[in-house]
Amino acid sequence: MSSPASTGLASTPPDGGWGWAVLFGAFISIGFSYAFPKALAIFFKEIQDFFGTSYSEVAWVSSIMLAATYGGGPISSILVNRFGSRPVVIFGGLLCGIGMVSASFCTSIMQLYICVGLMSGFGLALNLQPSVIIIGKYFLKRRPIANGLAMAGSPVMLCTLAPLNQFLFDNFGWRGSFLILGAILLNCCVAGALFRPIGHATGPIQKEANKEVKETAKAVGFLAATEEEEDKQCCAKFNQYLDCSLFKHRGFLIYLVGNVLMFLGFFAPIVFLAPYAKHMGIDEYSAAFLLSILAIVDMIARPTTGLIANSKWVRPKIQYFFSFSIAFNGACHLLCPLASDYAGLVIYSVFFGLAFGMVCAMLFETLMDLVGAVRFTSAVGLVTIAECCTILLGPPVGGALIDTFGDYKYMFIKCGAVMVLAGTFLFIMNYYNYRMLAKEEKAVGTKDPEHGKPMNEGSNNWDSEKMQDGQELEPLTDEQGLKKEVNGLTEV
Ligand SMILES: CC(C)C(=O)C(=O)O
Repeated sequence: MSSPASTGLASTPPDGGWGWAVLFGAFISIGFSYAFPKALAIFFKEIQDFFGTSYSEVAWVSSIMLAATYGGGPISSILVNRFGSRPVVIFGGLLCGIGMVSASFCTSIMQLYICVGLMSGFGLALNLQPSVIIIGKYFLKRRPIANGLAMAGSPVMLCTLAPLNQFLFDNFGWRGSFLILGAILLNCCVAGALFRPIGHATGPIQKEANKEVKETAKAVGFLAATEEEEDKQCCAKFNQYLDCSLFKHRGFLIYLVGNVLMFLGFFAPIVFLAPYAKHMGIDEYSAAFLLSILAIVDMIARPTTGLIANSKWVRPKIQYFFSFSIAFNGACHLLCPLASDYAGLVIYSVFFGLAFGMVCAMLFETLMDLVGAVRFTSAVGLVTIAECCTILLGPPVGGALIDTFGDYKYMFIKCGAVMVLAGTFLFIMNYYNYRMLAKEEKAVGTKDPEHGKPMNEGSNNWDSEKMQDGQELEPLTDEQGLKKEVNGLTEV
């Protein structure tokens, strides 16, 4: 993205003001998006008895919901690029509410797959991505801490929804609970209403500005001078809504491969923690309490990690911090089989909660760091649909290992090995990326006039809005800015 000074089309993120209201809305919206599918498991036993199905058939409700939430990423990105975050989140909240209210009248498990899994799941997709995207529009200098605070909505909402769902279940059964939860999900519309548009105008202002930029660019020869050549760029029209040129972006590809691999071992330990404790002879309440310990530590870890990532010592090399947190997760899982009693599992849950929270806090911040806030809108959609595959595969593969060997340790070892591998891959590849970025920045000449080093090592969006020790980058020269803007128009 070109620096604001070059075109005047973008506004510099306020890093506060109304941004705190937006952050609160994102906290709520992201919290529902991640916690709601997890908290639904409380109803599965009664639903299984009511419809006379197997547990795995009921568990597909959550899997379909998760797939719709992640698989809906690209559509969510396209809608945000076209309409902005606010209307998309409001529509997503409506869809979630209608889905759950409809589910309270379902007479078959298939109807639950449609209402809860597809409708509400897709509604959560229209909540999750836009909420993360708008954080990058309102925050830059404080973006890591903002992302950490917004992502803390997930454990907070999980700690709230789990007992609430149990209360609703005990007093209203699953049908009444779904009706009430449908109404509660309408709060996503309220959260979305806080997302006041900022930055690139998408209305007539932007179109007029784009036209001026194109006319000027044509005059100086950047764009195709003939109508036919312009027509060839018709495919670029698609890129206006989903920037597929990201698949040529080095940092994006490193992030994509590392995260897709990571998610193969990310969720299974959470899914099987309580069953593993019961398998060790621990009572069900003590087993469930392990998840509460994990969620409480996670709740503290996310904003704390955001704060650390925001520091001038960590932010320029945040990709290393993210890589370490993934490998740290893996080390915890590899050591879990050494826990021979409840105290050992409590210690594992504390460290797992810390490592899990660190990864979640930086999950989207590191992607923004690599591609910049403008391209992040498309990047997040492309990444989530790719992650969907391994997210869905992780727990069943873990379950298959448990069934095959009759021992949980192989599941923990698989997850630990995969995450250590993912963390190591990201560390090595980000080292390479940082070095390449430094060379490219020297070649382009964006040296920090005071320190004589590349303005912003460690980021692929060196030309745009990154801050270096609080210093905003020098605006691009007019020619560079114009070329970037033109490229931005044709690319995006
Ligand atoms: C993948 C992460 C962000 C998650 O599931 C959570 O926040 O609970």
